Amino acid sequence: MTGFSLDDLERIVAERARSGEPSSWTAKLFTQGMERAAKKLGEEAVETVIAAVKGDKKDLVSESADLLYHWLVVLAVAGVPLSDVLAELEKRTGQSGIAEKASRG
Ligand SMILES: N=c1c2ncn([C@@H]3O[C@H](COP(=O)(O)OP(=O)(O)OP(=O)(O)O)[C@@H](O)[C@H]3O)c2ncn1[C@@H]1O[C@H](COP(=O)(O)O)[C@@H](O)[C@H]1O
Repeated sequence: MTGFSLDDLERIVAERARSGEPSSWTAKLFTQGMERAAKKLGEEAVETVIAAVKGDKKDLVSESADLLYHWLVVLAVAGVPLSDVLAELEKRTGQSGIAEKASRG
């Protein structure tokens, strides 16, 4: 188990985007805009699918990390906070009754 969370990565992405440092991949993606950031997200999604279908767990972990990072970059470029997505997911657990079932044990 790790204490690192998507909230932490969201914060790092925002800081690096603001830095504008030439060495920062995040800052570079922000400069290039949504089309480029979304294209990278699509590429990482495909690479994740390939790793899953191959049954390669090591690649699946690595590609999933790339995917989540680029997904957070796309959210940040769009100005959508991670908390909005989590709130939507939480709402759905309520809708399907999963949250209630879980609380009943
Ligand atoms: N998690 C990541 C992360 N995952 C992947 N990548 C970068 O995503 C890039 C694209 O991966 P590819 O394999 O497609 O690389 P590529 O073939 O060079 O890319 P292109 O040819 O498509 O341009 C690589 O340069 C990776 O380093 C990431 N870059 C940054 N982070 C996080 O963001 C933080 C800040 O990074 P910088 O913005 O670079 O300082 C880091 O400390 C990490 O926590």
